[in-house]
Amino acid sequence: MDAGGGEQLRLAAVRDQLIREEDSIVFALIERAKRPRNTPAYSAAAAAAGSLAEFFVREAEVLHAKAGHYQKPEDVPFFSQDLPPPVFPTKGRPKVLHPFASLVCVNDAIWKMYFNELLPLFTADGDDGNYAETVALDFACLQALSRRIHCGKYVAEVKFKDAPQDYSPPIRAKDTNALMNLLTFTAVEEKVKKRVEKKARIFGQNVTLEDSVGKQDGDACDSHCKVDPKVLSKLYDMWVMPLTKDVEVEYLLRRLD
Ligand SMILES: O=C(O)C(=O)C[C@]1(C(=O)O)C=C[C@@H](O)C=C1
Repeated sequence: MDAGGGEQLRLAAVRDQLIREEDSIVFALIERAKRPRNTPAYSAAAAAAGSLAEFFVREAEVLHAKAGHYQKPEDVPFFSQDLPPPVFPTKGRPKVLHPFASLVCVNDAIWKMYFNELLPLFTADGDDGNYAETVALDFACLQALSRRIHCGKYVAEVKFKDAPQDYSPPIRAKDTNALMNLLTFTAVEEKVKKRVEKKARIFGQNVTLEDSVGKQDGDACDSHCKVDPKVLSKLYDMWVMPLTKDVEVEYLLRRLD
């Protein structure tokens, strides 16, 4: 995360980064929604290497790793085993997180959530045969979701630094419920849900020269949006924020090691 580049991390800066990540997630879902479900891309029966989706993500991550990706704590590969080192020099970054941060990973849960729960909510039934394009779009969605959720490591670090006296006792007691309560801000979560819904409504409009873009708001235009805005608030409510909080708890539990 760029807010980690030298200056001290602040909660407002980390939250700004989370807000920016929302744009990437909304746009990635809008792009994926161009294609129907295309279930053959997810069938493991077709090849020994598993599904096309899995094959694509594995191979894409190898290329990304060679190009220098996955050096930052929020950039976590889905298939981390045997990834090659960067081919080109990468710039060192100040380490603002506890070294354990690199081991915090909820990508298995993101993978299952994305393919089993989310895809059916925002893609139309159907098969147009564009499987390669489809899995490339899935990869973009998975990466955007994973990056946002793993930014929870920074949120946790800032919260700990701001109030070590509050966080240290439940960390020592390994009290995950108490940690979860401490780091939860219901009012912030409500705002996040409303904002992502609004972004989906605005970013997902059809822009023409004839209509009055931006004037339509609310449920009236939702059926014309490229992704149902309600899917975005549900995604955040049921999965993105809970998984971010899991990352925060997992990070905090080792913060004093
Ligand atoms: O902003 C925070 O304080 C966070 O921990 C992030 C986040 C989120 O995922 O958006 C998660 C938990 C809080 O209840 C509010 C928001």
